[in-house]
Amino acid sequence: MRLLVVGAGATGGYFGARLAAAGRDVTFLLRPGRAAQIRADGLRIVSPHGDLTMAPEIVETGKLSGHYDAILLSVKAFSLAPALEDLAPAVGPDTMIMPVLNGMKHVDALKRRFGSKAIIGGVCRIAGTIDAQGRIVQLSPMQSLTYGEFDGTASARMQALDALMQGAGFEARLSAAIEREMWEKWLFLASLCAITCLMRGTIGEVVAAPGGLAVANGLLDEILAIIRAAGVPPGEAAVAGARSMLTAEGSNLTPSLYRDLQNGSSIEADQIIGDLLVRGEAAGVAAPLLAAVYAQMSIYQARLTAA
Ligand SMILES: NC(=O)C1=CN([C@@H]2O[C@H](COP(=O)(O)OP(=O)(O)OC[C@H]3O[C@@H](n4cnc5c(N)ncnc54)[C@H](OP(=O)(O)O)[C@@H]3O)[C@@H](O)[C@H]2O)C=CC1
Ligand SMILES: CC(C)(CO)C(=O)C(=O)O
Repeated sequence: MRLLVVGAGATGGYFGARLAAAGRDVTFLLRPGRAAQIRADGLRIVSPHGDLTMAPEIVETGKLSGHYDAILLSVKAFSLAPALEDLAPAVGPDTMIMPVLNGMKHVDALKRRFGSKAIIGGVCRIAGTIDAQGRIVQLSPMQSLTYGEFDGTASARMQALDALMQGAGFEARLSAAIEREMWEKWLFLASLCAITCLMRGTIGEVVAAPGGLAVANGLLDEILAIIRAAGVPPGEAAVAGARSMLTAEGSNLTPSLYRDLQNGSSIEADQIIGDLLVRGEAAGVAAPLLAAVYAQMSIYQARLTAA
């Protein structure tokens, strides 16, 4: 199976490198700047599971030829529209596209562009970042990819993808309920982003602050109400797990969006927070705390764009 990984950042670079190192047929689609950096220095991973430097197969945007069996799409939401055009030449009638972006908005964009059949569901769990030298730094041991057909079937193509993913040094799992799992991840992730970004602190710092626990629970409850009304309702275990992690004393947990905000980088505010408000409003669910978070993030993003 030929896999094209679009983007060699914290997620795509990490999982793509592990797959390539395990002998899978992996090519990275990269823009010229990142391609030049990786050709010069290698694709470098710094990880609690062992560091890795490798020279991957690279094709630059605009130079793709031929179709791939599977595409792992790992760009940030604000880079999605041009990335879809860049990867389009790789999409044939039997190509499956697995996005690992957070949220759900990209699924609609992908289905509109390539048709529903081409898109499969994906959930990625890792805490990673790119450092000043262009290395991918894995910040905690967590590393998993979950994937599946939106209709839950264990199709032949999904079994082939599962065979490619298994045994490459990270947790890989074929899910019969990927859509629900994507909404469950969004519940957790959006709550984590909202809590840490509004309060400018880790979960442990928020919980220790006066009134912090109430804000954490309040944001989770608002997002849960939106998802129950407008999405695929999460299972009770997922809700309980999210609440326990989002209110854990002493936890140093933060999401990638919080790290982006701290670094002065663009943030996926529209995809991770704004899109929930849109869906909530359409379903008649009020979310005043979440609306305040989105307004605050929008001011940050507007200043960044203007600078
Ligand atoms: N980081 C994390 O810990 C986690 C992130 N996620 C989610 O995964 C998604 C990806 O995030 P992450 O990996 O962190 O993002 P990064 O910013 O680390 O990586 C994205 C990469 O995509 C590349 N890119 C952008 N446009 C194109 C294009 N048209 N063609 C080829 N490459 C392109 C960028 O390269 P360049 O700009 O250099 O050209 C960049 O290296 C996000 O939705 C995020 O929320 C999910 C779980 C954990
Ligand atoms: C919450 C986490 C770490 C799980 O992968 C994540 O998705 C992110 O930081 O963007």
